[in-house]
Amino acid sequence: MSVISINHLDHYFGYGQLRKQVLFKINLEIAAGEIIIMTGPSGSGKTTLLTLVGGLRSAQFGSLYVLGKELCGASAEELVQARRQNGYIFQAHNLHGSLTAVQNVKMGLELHHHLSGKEMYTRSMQMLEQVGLGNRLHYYPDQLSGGQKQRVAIARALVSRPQIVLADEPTAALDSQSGRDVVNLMQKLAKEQGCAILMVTHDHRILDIADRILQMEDGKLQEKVENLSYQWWS
Ligand SMILES: Nc1ncnc2c1ncn2[C@@H]1O[C@H](COP(=O)(O)OP(=O)(O)OP(=O)(O)O)[C@@H](O)[C@H]1O
Repeated sequence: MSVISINHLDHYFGYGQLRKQVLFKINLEIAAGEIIIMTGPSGSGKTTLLTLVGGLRSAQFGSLYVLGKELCGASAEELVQARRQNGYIFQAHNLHGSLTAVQNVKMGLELHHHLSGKEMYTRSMQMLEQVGLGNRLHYYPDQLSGGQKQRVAIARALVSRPQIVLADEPTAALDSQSGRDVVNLMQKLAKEQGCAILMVTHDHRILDIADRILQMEDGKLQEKVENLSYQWWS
């Protein structure tokens, strides 16, 4: 079953003479539990597509179903609801500097009103243990390394067990070992929790974790098969 279903999606920025089309007839189906990596040159439209899927900007033309809801033409309130159901992992990890690791992860549960404060704390603690930071619960972000901060961000994105995680360059600020650790962890948790991951990256060292690789070029999306054909013929 598709958790994300995109058909003939176009997107434009600007108005009048400055109006510019940045996405052209995007078609994409993502199934539950799939890990999809999107690569492509700077300015080709990757982040734009990610933000549309996340409900972080309004989809304009075509169709964009996320978890069974049409986001094209959705109201502001519907977009807020759509945003709440996803996990987000970005390059700059956006941790709150004045909150400890466990408090940051707990933020990922604040919108889940059925949980008590104690339950939220326990789940956040368990999630940090799962990402190997059980001994850093009460550290502040500036007391953690880049890789550790990114693991806190992963814990925060996954603590609510979302069906979809959107990641934009999650390894960009990390050395190659930390980057590898971070994506291995994302892959493990995604498979355990059955969540789909849509990840934008320029980091070719991590392409192997993907079930499918997509290439964005001038606002057009293509499935990449070169890697496979290379293996067949070499
Ligand atoms: N808010 C905006 N207003 C106007 N144009 C924008 C806006 N955001 C992005 N663009 C333009 O849309 C195009 C696609 O940008 P986008 O950020 O999606 O590319 P990208 O593939 O993610 O690039 P990068 O790899 O550098 O992050 C670019 O030409 C960019 O200049």
